[in-house]
Amino acid sequence: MTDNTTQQMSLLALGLTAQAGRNPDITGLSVDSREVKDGHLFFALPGAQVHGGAFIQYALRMGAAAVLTDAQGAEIAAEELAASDAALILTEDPRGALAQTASLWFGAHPDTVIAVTGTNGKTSVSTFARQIWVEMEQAAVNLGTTGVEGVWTHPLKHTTPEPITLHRALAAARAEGVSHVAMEASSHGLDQRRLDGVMLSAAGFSNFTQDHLDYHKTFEAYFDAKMGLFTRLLPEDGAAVINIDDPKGAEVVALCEERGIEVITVGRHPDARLHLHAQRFDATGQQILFDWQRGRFSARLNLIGGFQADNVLLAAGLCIASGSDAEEVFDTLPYLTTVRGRMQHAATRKNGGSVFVDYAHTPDAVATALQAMRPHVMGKLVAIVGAGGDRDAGKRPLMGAAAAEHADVVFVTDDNPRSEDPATIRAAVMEGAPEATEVGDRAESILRGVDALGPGDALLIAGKGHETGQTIGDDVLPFDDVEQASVAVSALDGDLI
Ligand SMILES: CC(=O)N[C@H]1[C@@H](OP(=O)(O)OP(=O)(O)OC[C@H]2O[C@@H](n3ccc(=O)[nH]c3=O)[C@H](O)[C@@H]2O)O[C@H](CO)[C@@H](O)[C@@H]1O[C@H](C)C(=O)N[C@@H](C)C(=O)N[C@H](CCC(=O)O)C(=O)O
Ligand SMILES: Nc1ncnc2c1ncn2[C@@H]1O[C@H](COP(=O)(O)OP(=O)(O)OP(=O)(O)O)[C@@H](O)[C@H]1O
Ligand SMILES: N[C@H](CCC[C@H](N)C(=O)O)C(=O)O
Ligand SMILES: [Mg+2]
Repeated sequence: MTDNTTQQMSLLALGLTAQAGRNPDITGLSVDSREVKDGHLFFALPGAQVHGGAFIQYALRMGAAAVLTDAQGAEIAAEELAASDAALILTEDPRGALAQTASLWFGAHPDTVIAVTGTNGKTSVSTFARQIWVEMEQAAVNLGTTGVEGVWTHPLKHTTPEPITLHRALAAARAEGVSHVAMEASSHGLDQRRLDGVMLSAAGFSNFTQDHLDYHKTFEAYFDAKMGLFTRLLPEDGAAVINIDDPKGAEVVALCEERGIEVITVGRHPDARLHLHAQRFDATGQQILFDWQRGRFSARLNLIGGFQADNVLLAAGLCIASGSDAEEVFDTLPYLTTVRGRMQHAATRKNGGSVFVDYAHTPDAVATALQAMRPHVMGKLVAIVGAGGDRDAGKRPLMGAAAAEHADVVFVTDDNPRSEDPATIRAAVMEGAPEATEVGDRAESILRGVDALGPGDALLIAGKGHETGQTIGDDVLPFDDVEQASVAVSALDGDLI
């Protein structure tokens, strides 16, 4: 699908050669047969559920002028293809071809694009990179879970959009004058070649822990998908910025060095080139000391959570790796602001008890977020945790266990049960947190969590972050943790502080 209905391109201009059929001009690109229009090139992709070859017959009926698929897709639709004069383009890697074709169809993207991968921290790192650039007066956006944000905004359904949406958004960003983009590379996106065709200046690695095993099946396959960013997408003249505090960091460095890619290591590890030397916490943020090229620097971060300093330095490293001046980058750090739904202060009770909302939805993130709150909290730490339906089921008891280990009081509640039975999901989380209180209704659990706060206590509402809905079955009911925290405080204390 394209926005510009008058655009036409030959197969040749799109870098494609037809094995059979005529040689038409293409009027648009589609991956879904239901969206095909007259003259479109339909990509029949091997899917997780079904092969897109099964939909070639419908795409042809909708007027597709060309079909790109693999041998299996062509076999499924052999009869329909033989009876049609549509061009047939065969390739072993239709998803890669889709990405390359979408990049040619939509044209140039902003000059500087960086991408970050890792289980946790992608949205945070890409948002900080965008904030750094904007402070340096560059026209910048970040692109990922929270949509396109920055000097130009645009909603997105996926963390790494499929190539047609991605290249359309990148080309539109360029047309709006955007010069710098920081994007998230999700493991699904990498595995499905969604970002192939994007010319990266630099790529970052935050960390590697459990998530998405429902899709990737094994840790090895999950890691390999992520490594595609460094082994396939990042050009040899690009630079990699790698957190070497993560146990997998050294492996990522080795993969980059094998290709002769310049590496900037980041972390608390003494060997890190951008080295976090010390951190001191207070009620509203932290002071950090760090080293770069034999110089020592200090900065005040108005951000809660020790791990945010790791994310900030990774973002700073990516800006430096893609051409910004290091000292100018460091000067922006005191101006960075909380990323929506990440350790976001949501409300304070009259007695001083405070409420934070965080997007922790993996075992490691739950542990990290709760540990990060400790130095800022004098009293007890209360956690509300739940796990999503139709997602990695193995992480559920581990998320419960992380909450039980790092909080003093735990409530287990619902977080987007989707097609699954919410009680079954909660039971799995409770396996890891047998002492926790189970309160299925999320609003009620927030009310109970806020009610449990005394002076000096804090509540972490984990899992939904910036989300504004609770997905139950196919319905998305409006739900916002930040809003519910305020509602609970005003219900209990009479008015808001
Ligand atoms: C599991 C997954 O990633 N699925 C993606 C995949 O779909 P699929 O392989 O399951 O598709 P399928 O249902 O088997 O169908 C095969 C093909 O037939 C086509 N089709 C299907 C039906 C029809 O009538 N006509 C038709 O042409 C489909 O468009 C598809 O191309 O390929 C599609 C086309 O590229 C994607 O849109 C789709 O993303 C779905 C919507 C999705 O929800 N993905 C999520 C899990 C995701 O990608 N999340 C990541 C991670 C977020 C994080 O880090 O936490 C993200 O980047 O957002
Ligand atoms: N560097 C980090 N190390 C460990 N945990 C982190 C780190 N950064 C963020 N987190 C935790 O992970 C949560 C999600 O952070 P963020 O949204 O930046 O990650 P993401 O990788 O974009 O997630 P998604 O896979 O949903 O796109 C945060 O709310 C926090 O709890
Ligand atoms: N992008 C993540 C978000 C999870 C957030 C949590 N609220 C859930 O629904 O599990 C995923 O789709 O796995
Ligand atoms: Mg994200």
